[in-house]
Amino acid sequence: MRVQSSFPENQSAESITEPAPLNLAQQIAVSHGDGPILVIAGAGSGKTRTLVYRMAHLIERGVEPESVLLLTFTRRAAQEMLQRAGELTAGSCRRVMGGTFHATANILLRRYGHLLNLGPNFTIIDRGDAEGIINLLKSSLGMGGAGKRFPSKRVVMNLISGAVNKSSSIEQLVYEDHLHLTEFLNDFYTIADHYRQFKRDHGLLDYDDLLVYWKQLLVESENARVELSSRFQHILVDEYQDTNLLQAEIVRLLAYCHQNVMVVGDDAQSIYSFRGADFANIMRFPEQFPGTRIVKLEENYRSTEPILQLTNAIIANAEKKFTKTLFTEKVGGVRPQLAAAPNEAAEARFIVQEIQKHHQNGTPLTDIAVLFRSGFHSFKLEIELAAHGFDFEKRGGLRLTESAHIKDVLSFLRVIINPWDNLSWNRILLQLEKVGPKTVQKILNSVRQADNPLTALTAYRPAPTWRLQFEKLVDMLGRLHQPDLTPSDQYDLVMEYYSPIFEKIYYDDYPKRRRELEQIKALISGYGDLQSFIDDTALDPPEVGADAEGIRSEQRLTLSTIHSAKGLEWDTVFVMGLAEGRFPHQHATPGEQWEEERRLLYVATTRAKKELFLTYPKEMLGSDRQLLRASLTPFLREVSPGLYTNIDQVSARTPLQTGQYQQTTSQLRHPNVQSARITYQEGMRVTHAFFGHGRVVSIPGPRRIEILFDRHGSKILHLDYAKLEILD
Ligand SMILES: Nc1ncnc2c1ncn2[C@@H]1O[C@H](COP(=O)(O)OP(=O)(O)OP(=O)(O)O)[C@@H](O)[C@H]1O
Repeated sequence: MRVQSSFPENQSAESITEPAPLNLAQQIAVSHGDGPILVIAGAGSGKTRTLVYRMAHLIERGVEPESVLLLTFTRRAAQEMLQRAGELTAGSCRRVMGGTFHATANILLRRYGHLLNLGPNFTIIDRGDAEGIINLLKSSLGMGGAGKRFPSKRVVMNLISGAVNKSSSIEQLVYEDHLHLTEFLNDFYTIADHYRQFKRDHGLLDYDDLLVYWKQLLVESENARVELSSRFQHILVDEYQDTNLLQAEIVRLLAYCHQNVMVVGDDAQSIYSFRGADFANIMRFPEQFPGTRIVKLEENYRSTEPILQLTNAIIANAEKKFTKTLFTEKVGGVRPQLAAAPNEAAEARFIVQEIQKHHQNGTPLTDIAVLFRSGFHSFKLEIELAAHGFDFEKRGGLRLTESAHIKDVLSFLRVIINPWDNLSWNRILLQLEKVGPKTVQKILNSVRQADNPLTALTAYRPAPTWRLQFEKLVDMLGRLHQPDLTPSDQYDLVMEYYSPIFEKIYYDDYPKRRRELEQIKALISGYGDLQSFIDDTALDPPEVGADAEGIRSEQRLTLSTIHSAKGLEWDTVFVMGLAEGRFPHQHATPGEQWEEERRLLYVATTRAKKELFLTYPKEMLGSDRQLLRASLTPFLREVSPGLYTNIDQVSARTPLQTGQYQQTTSQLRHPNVQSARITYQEGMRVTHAFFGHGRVVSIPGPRRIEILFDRHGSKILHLDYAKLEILD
């Protein structure tokens, strides 16, 4: 191993490092004294471990836990690191402030925002809300609308947000990527101005604002800069390769008084440049912080040698050469296996079959993951897994807060905290029968100037046709303000009012949607104050179907987008959909986008500890719903075929070994007792947790049932494993 620095003077980390193995480079990083340090860490080389031990070391050295700030890419990563560090320090590391850049900005801006004329009750809006505002503005400004050609809200928002995150201008982005939209440049700037004003008027901050205002606070207020820099004596940043210029600036300003910064990153794992991340931040760090100590971690502890050989070969073909080559001492192990399936269904069946084999051989499901480029690539696999009773947790799938009914419920809770949040008022008032956008506007105009819009609403005189419902709303909002209500009590009050409306609006599928509301109920029960709940759901929206605590269940395997698998590892990893056109993404242009896709594959394959399966369909459905012939992704065609083994017995009809399977699934989970007792008859309407509504077509054998699902066609399910509910 090459280490570019001398062993540090301060050796006190050894008391912490003794029982747990840290290699020399890790020890150097962990026990570094004061001043800036850059840890360039390869995949699986113990970057997380180094940060955890660094925190513990600082505490042991006498640094107050409250004066350490850990900035990570996800909330979960911060929680896990703090917990692990807490175990090393009798809990004191739990007092370290740790979270994402955005979550930290939120906390600090609520405290210091007044220095920027920002009230403490602002509401954080998500991307969906932001696009909603753009739409409102487009129509109120007379841009777009029926018969007019105007770029979509998504494109407009991409430009506004891109300019912030790439520290660029809308004009520059249009010239670089959307030359055909130059005629709309002035309109884009007009919308951007109105968008800014709308947010100001209604106390709303989007994700980008959190970073923009945080930086502004540090730049404009000398007092805030000194106070924050003195408070956080040590700043640790994870995944530095995925920070953008704004974030790098924030780190520099936060370290204003002391320069005690440790950043950890892997340039080869940078996968967020589409959002403005710039892995050159790693290279620039020593310039920004003169005197930086650089430590490289090049020993991979995660993967066996054959896996590492393949992953090294994938990244070796990158246009930009990276700063390290990984090695492992884990010699032996199986070569990665490549399976070409005739089509997507066969690919899904192959994966399920392999999972079944592994599980039978004793691999816990929690040690297995299937990774893919985009959330929808796993749909066929999900159906196959559900049909065979495998429980899975999907990461990177649909966010709970993307659903309209969840947004509805959150709106009531949001206006309690920020009564100027017009976006939420819009949603709430539009639910009143006989009330349209014009009336909503009238109501909002009349309450806007009031000191307290809620009180003003009480005084509003509704038309007789909607008075009753309006009074119910006002009454409920009044009760929400009673003292001593917990967030969970407030949720119950909202649901008492909203339930009948909900069943009417979502008549078609409200039972399914209700399950998601139950998820919200479970989440909110864990909160002591409403503001934190609202902030957390905006900053880190829970995924549909995730456990309330976000903790992995004992019996579930993981399905994940590659972006959401960052930082994680499993014994057995499947990377699916490795067909050209799907991976790299069909719109990836040669150059930087293409290279980012390569790094994405590198991140995916480096998640595997012992076994790596690479699969792709030779035929797949294109975006125009036509069947396409597909070949292996160029990223794997480029590497030597000697680095993987071809599996060629994947047939179009690989049957699952049902007999053996029944044995294993009974170990997986208890048979669905309810289904076992019920007698099903042809013609019955039923609903299934995954396939939705359907009608029983036949009973083809003992414990078997054939159902024609409204959306998914005909399926034969096993009654012991299918969670069915009778509808009529
Ligand atoms: N010095 C060490 N000795 C033994 N095992 C180690 C050592 N350092 C790290 N590991 C193990 O190697 C694996 C990878 O470590 P870790 O997750 O910290 O790496 P990472 O650099 O954060 O990886 P990535 O960037 O790929 O997510 C973990 O299972 C960890 O426990």
